[in-house]
Amino acid sequence: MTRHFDLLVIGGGSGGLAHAQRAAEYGARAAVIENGPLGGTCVNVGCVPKKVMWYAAHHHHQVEQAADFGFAVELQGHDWSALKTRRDAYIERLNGIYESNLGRRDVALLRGTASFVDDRTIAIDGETYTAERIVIATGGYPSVPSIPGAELGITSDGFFELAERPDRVAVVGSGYISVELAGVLNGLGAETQVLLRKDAILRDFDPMLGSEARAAMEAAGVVFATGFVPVSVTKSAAGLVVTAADGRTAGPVDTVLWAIGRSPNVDALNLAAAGVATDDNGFVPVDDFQATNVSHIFALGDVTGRAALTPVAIAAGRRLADRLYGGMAGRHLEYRCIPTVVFTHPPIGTVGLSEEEARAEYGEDVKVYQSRFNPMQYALSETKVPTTMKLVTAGDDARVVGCHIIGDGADEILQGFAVAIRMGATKKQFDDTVAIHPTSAEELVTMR
Ligand SMILES: Cc1cc2nc3c(=O)[nH]c(=O)nc-3n(C[C@H](O)[C@H](O)[C@H](O)COP(=O)(O)OP(=O)(O)OC[C@H]3O[C@@H](n4cnc5c(N)ncnc54)[C@H](O)[C@@H]3O)c2cc1C
Ligand SMILES: NC(=O)c1ccc[n+]([C@@H]2O[C@H](COP(=O)([O-])OP(=O)(O)OC[C@H]3O[C@@H](n4cnc5c(N)ncnc54)[C@H](O)[C@@H]3O)[C@@H](O)[C@H]2O)c1
Repeated sequence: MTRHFDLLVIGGGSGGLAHAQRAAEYGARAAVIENGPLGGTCVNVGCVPKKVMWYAAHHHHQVEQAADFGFAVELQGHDWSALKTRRDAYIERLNGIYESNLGRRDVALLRGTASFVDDRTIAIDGETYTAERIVIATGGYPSVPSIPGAELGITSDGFFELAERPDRVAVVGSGYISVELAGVLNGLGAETQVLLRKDAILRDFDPMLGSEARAAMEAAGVVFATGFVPVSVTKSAAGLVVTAADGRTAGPVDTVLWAIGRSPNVDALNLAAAGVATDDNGFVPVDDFQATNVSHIFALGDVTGRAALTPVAIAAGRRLADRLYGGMAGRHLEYRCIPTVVFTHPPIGTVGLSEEEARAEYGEDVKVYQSRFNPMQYALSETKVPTTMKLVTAGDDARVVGCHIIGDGADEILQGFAVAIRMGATKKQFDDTVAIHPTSAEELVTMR
């Protein structure tokens, strides 16, 4: 027998759960289809376990500094496997909370892999389900290069399965995942090298961030190889060796970690049966209202290929439900001014336009304020980890259009400034705000 719903959501990750729950709150009879643990990438192999590992590395750095403040602390190693056990238990608790949240809102949970039979029918393990509307929120998976020996490496998914810390690691890639996981591995004592195809990390951001992050990581012991295009991985008794197109080699190492981007989870969906179009990389393109080319089929989150961040998937999902079931015509997610943090050591917080983007949009009418200083946290220490802050303003009224920070606390500082910048705050309004002293954040309202 075919069961019918108002709404079928494929994918029980950040975006799918948010959409289904909000739709159910408006009275829609909704079901979520999930073939893995609830919570998707973020909860199981993304933001959450990553942030736990980031905290672990952060604690190491803090302990190293403790002697400067009079503590007689001797670091006696780190138990990676104990940390993993506690982290996994935390995630299991979250999985349970996500399931009970669905139950509380009467959202049905259908376990299994969904594939389209036609544009209104979904099959899961031989059972069929129909719905008025279908939402694709299937996220993505880590890409692996098509080179000999690539299977000898792991991805971020494999990183979270590691039962012990590898001693020597080569991380391939220059984006968020590469620098975050390299920072964690280095912070927890692994010999860590990062292999970059080009010459800089975090190239999607204002270049100040990448160069400062690299300097901080190098000072902490991470080694970078630039212009390194991997063409093979080989294994010997000594370990794994990555060979580059120009013949250079990296290794031997215990672990090669691919962090070269993510691909959309569409293969099992049989999108052709529903007539849903994809782009050349398999992502499902949507308009400003999350609509695909099929009028009653929508897509959101990582599978759409835009701003692959958890709060973006959640915001898109909730707004879509507000519009379709909550009577809020026109409501949709604006992708402008999305704040984001890269959890390096120290972290990066960034929102708005880079200096280059601002100049392309506003021409000569752009002013840049930058400050680099050693935060008071390091006043008593020999090791200093500088903070750099950059404000980009544009127009006659010097509106702040970009804010880029790298330094301790940047991850927590940015959110409030993102509100101000989204509201169109000007440099004068920043300057008119009384500083909080002594903090690093006060620099943002005192820059000249
Ligand atoms: C290592 C790492 C760290 C990250 N850190 C951060 C961070 O700090 N902050 C941040 O904002 N973002 C972070 N992200 C990105 C964030 O995790 C994603 O943007 C977010 O999870 C996307 O949500 P989604 O709902 O689009 O997809 P997902 O969360 O991936 O959910 C999709 C779900 O669909 C299921 N599924 C797929 N196909 C099918 C099918 N055919 N049938 C049934 N179920 C299916 C999958 O099992 C999955 O559970 C990180 C990602 C990674 C990999
Ligand atoms: N803190 C956060 O919010 C956070 C953390 C992790 C991931 N994410 C999200 O997940 C997405 C995916 O992360 P990611 O780091 O995998 O992707 P990414 O797109 O950020 O970076 C991938 C990098 O790999 C490089 N690359 C691509 N192919 C390569 C190859 N064959 N050899 C060597 N290098 C290659 C690219 O030049 C790019 O710099 C991010 O874009 C981000 O949206 C967010």
